[in-house]
Amino acid sequence: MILHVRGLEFRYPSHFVFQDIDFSVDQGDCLAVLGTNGVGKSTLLKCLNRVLKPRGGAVCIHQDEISHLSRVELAKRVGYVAQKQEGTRCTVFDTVLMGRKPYIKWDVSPGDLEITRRVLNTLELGDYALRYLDELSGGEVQKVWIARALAQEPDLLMLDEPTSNLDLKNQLEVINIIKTVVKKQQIAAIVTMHDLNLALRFANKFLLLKEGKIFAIGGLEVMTPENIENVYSVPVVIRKYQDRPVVVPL
Ligand SMILES: Nc1ncnc2c1ncn2[C@@H]1O[C@H](COP(=O)(O)OP(=O)(O)OP(=O)(O)O)[C@@H](O)[C@H]1O
Repeated sequence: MILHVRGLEFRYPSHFVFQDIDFSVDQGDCLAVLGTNGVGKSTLLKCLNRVLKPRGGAVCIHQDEISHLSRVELAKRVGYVAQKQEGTRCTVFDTVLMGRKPYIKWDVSPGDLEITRRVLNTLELGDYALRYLDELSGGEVQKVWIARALAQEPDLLMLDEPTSNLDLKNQLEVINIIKTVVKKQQIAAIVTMHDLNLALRFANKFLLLKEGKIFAIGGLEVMTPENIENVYSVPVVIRKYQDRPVVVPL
C-alpha cells in the first residue's frame, strides 16, 4: 500500500470542507477524485501533500505519517501539480530539472540531466527545452509542470485537473503517459477530474465526494448512473462503446 488516509478532516476558518475521509491507494492504482465544483477535491489533494494542515486524521505514505517527513523526503515520495500554475521566467529544461532538486546534493549529476531529457521527450517537450515558460500556451505550461512532477520520480503522483487546459489529443496523451508510468514504475496516481469519460479511461479506482464526505469509493462498480446522478444532480445513462463505458447525460 502506498497511501493510507484515516479520518481526514479539514475546514477553512470560514467554513467546513470535509470529514471522515478514509481510503487507501495501492501500487499501480490510478484514482480519480470526482465531485462538483467546490466540493473539496483540490483541498483534499493539498491535505495529502501537506500544503494544507488537516484539522484531524492521518495521512501515511508507505506507513510514514507525512507530518513526520522532512520536506525533501516528502518531495521524493510525492509529485504534486496544482490546478493553477504560473508561467515563470525560467526555461522548460530548468523547470523540469528542478524536479530533481530533492535528489541533488551538491551539483546536478549526469543522471539528473538524463532523467530530465527523458521526461521531456516522453511528453514531447524536447523542442521546447530552451523556451521560457512565460512564452508558452496554457496547455504547454501544464505539460511542463506534469513533466517536472514525473522528473521527481515520486511514489505517488497527485495532479489537480491535469488536463483542464489540454486539447483532446494532449488530454489522451497525458493520461496515457501517466497510466503507463504508474504501471511501469509501480507507483500510484491521484487525479482530480471533471470529465467523467476521461476519468473512466484513466482510472481503476474512483472516489466520489459529496457534501463533505466520501459518497462512494471503489472500482468501476461505483460509477453507476444512480451514483453519478446523486453526486452531480444530472441524470445519465452509461452505454458501452467498443467495450468502453461512456457516460451520456440525459
Ligand atoms: N483559501 C480558501 N479559503 C477559504 N475557503 C476556501 C479556500 N480555498 C477554497 N475554499 C473553499 O473550500 C471549498 C473547497 O474548495 P476546493 O478548491 O477544494 O474545491 P474543488 O472541489 O477542487 O472545486 P473545483 O472543482 O471548482 O476546482 C470551496 O467551497 C471553496 O470555496
